[in-house]
Amino acid sequence: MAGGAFVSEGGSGGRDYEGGVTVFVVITCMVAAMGGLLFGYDLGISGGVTSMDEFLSKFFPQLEKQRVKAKHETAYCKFDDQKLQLFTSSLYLAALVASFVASVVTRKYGRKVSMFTGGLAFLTGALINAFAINVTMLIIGRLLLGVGVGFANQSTPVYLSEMAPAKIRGALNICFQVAITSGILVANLINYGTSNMAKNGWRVSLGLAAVPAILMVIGSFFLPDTPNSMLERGKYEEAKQMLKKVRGTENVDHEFQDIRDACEAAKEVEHPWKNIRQSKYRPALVFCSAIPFFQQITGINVIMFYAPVLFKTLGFGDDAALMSAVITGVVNVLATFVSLYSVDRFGRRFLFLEGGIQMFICQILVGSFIGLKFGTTGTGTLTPATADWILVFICVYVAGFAWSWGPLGWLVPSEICPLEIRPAGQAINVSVNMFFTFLIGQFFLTMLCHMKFGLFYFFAGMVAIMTIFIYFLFPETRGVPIEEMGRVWKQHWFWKNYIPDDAVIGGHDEN
Ligand SMILES: OC[C@H]1O[C@](O)(CO)[C@@H](O)[C@@H]1O
Repeated sequence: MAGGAFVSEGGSGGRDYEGGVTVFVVITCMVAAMGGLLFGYDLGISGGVTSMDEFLSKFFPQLEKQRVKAKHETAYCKFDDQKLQLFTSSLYLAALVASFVASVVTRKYGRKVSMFTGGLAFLTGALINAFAINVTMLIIGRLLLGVGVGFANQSTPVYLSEMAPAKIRGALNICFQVAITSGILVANLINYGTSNMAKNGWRVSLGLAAVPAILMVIGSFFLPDTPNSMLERGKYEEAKQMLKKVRGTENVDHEFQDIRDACEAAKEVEHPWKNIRQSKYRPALVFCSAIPFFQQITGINVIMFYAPVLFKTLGFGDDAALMSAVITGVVNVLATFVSLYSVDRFGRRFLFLEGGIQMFICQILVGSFIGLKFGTTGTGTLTPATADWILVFICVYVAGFAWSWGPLGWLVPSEICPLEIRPAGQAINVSVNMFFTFLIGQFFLTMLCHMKFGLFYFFAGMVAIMTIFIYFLFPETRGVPIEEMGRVWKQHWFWKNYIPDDAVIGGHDEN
């Protein structure tokens, strides 16, 4: 048992298993992270595409008139169009539904089958989008991409968590978010390049999603399944061999026994959806629902989806708007690396709280700058200096998100759910995330049109609430083996009321 690798508000229990980061772990996780790359590409690509004139006049000609009118009236409403927003948001609605199907597939057939299915859906969606001739094709393509996202987001974080040794689980899991942010940045760069093409730039932008999709389909053939997943399906010997291989040591008996104990417990009660309603899983249920909700209501996707449109709304030229999106994309990736370094050093709570405060301040500043320049009427122009400051604050805001809620939004839910509720917990996390991503995608431009600069104050208020929520209710989970989370809740001032004594498992040699 290693006290140092354990929770700060804890004290007793826990085990430091043998085995470290093997080449095997690194390679398998890189392939698995392809799911994140694809998700990121889809998140990042729609923003630039929806600001391209050729795309807009082909599919949304009515917007042209609106934009001309907006030149003389309010800037806030330039892009307010339900169908245009549906192009962005529909993907997340499909992802929401698909994540429920994916949770069953992930449990019954293993993590890699889910990744393969996701890759295939991505591939089809990308091709339909690239050859779209009407809005219906665009939306069908986006829906298929959404199915891909649902499957990949369901299986990839679980896969990463199960492959990682407990002591670096945080860092490895964040590879998923690194992959997402890299995907967004690649998309921003591609948009910047294709916007200068004489024709069909948007087709290239949308079609290039096929490249990582192909890599994912091929990669998932070669991925091994996780020991946890093999045990879950009764393959004991294979699971043990796999654990030895993954950990790079023969001495895996203790860890194997703990995973096995958890697996036996999981088998007794077969229904993860029923299980998660039990009182002992109340904290997991609450966090698996609240964390993705809060992650989205930070307003991050306002920037990820609509940065080019937002910058154009503020009066930036075409190139400047797309370049600004590239800049926020770079900050997003770099700051995610910061969390890779710090999540297992400073812990999750510190990052959540620091990131929250940083985002709050920036949102107030951005709202105030826009308010001062555009007022409630939405008329006025930004001086270049003000525009630069807004960009700086948006970048600092993105950095705050990228080393806190971004990666932790996937990490924490995946590490607080023991095996018997994991598929349900993960599905709730993904679907709540997707639902609110959908809402932001569908309503941001309309909200901006009505709430004007006050919208940024609204997001600031939400960030304040979530930061207080974490302060009071979230215990540190750094270094806690997934199977032993019961112990952490049992020691928490609030959650202990929900946890019966027999729900604390792990450290079986002490029994
Ligand atoms: O990096 C920003 C991206 O990260 C996510 O929150 C996923 O964790 C996305 O919704 C967002 O677009």
